[in-house]
Amino acid sequence: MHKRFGHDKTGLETRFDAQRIAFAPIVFQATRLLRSTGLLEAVEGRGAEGMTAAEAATETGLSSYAATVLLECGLSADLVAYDNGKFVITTLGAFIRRDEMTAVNMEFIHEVCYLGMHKLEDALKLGEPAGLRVFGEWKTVYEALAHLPENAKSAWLRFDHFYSDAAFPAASRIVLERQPKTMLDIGCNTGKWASLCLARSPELCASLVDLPNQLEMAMQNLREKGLGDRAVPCPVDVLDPHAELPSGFDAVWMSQFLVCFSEDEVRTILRRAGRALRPGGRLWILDTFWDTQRFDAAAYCLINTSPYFTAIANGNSRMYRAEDILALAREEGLALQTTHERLGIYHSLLELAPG
Ligand SMILES: C[S@@+](CC[C@H](N)C(=O)[O-])C[C@H]1O[C@@H](n2cnc3c(N)ncnc32)[C@H](O)[C@@H]1O
Repeated sequence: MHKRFGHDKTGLETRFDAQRIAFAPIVFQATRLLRSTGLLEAVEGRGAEGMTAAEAATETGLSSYAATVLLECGLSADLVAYDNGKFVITTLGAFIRRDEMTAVNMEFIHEVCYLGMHKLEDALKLGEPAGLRVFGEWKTVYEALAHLPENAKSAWLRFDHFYSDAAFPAASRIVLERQPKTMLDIGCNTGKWASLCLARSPELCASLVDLPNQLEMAMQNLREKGLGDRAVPCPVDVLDPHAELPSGFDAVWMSQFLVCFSEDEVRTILRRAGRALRPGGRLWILDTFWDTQRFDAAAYCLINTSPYFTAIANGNSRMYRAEDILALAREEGLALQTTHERLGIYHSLLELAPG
């Protein structure tokens, strides 16, 4: 049997793997604290000589008890080694301390997902984001975004931007090569994509679709960059299937957008997005598809982002495979022209046209 994740193991190794999963939330919290309290940094500072828990406590201002509990958890997770009463950093410990993607993912999981994930079972049964209630009474995380506690809001934006920002420069070169004069950015969020394209293409005008709170944020950012006069805000809730989008565009753009919707909703969005194109125009979909990933770590992160959509974001969407979206697009009369693979960290750019 081909296994994408993991390989055949002995019974003992399998038993240990199962316990890693059983204790994963505890190891996650301890790891986060080993980094944020400065314990990993302190231990790393001593190099191969290492440091006792008492010394690490003094250096970080923690109690000796707290330092011992956390460092021993770190030992079990291979973040530190223990020799002769001293803790020494490992390769994994040093990586956790420095890697930006790991930090962005951990912050997102802690601030946005952790508490609400307790309600995953309810969310799966109800098809509603039951875990979002830890933040208040909202139908989706997008309505809640502007009102989330500051830590959760900034972790959400950092997570979203970390991935899309990395893909935007290469994607904008491909999209702007066709010299569009008009572009519709559906799900513009803080306006980062529109701002990049408007700055690179002085002839371009962009219409921005999002929920009212996000549009306000996007327009303010564009005005601050002197690009506001070529941007038109279009507040549309795409969940209302009767809400039409403006039309006549050379380019319709959706980045990390369709993942926010169920398959039925994606169908109605694609139908309306296709209608928004002028003849000869192109529909561009930039997204992270787990089946197109070269590295297992990327596919692992994407697949495990789906339960966030279930429990926190909306209750009914997931990280799709590219073929899932292409099949829905075909049903809506949109044909794939080209796929541009491996932009930024995880992204594919699908170029579609009616036909
Ligand atoms: C995951 S973010 C992607 C943002 C941006 N395109 C990017 O690539 O970083 C999804 C965006 O879709 C917007 N959105 C979600 N539900 C929406 C709805 N029902 N109508 C309009 N926009 C919506 C959200 O407010 C958010 O800005």
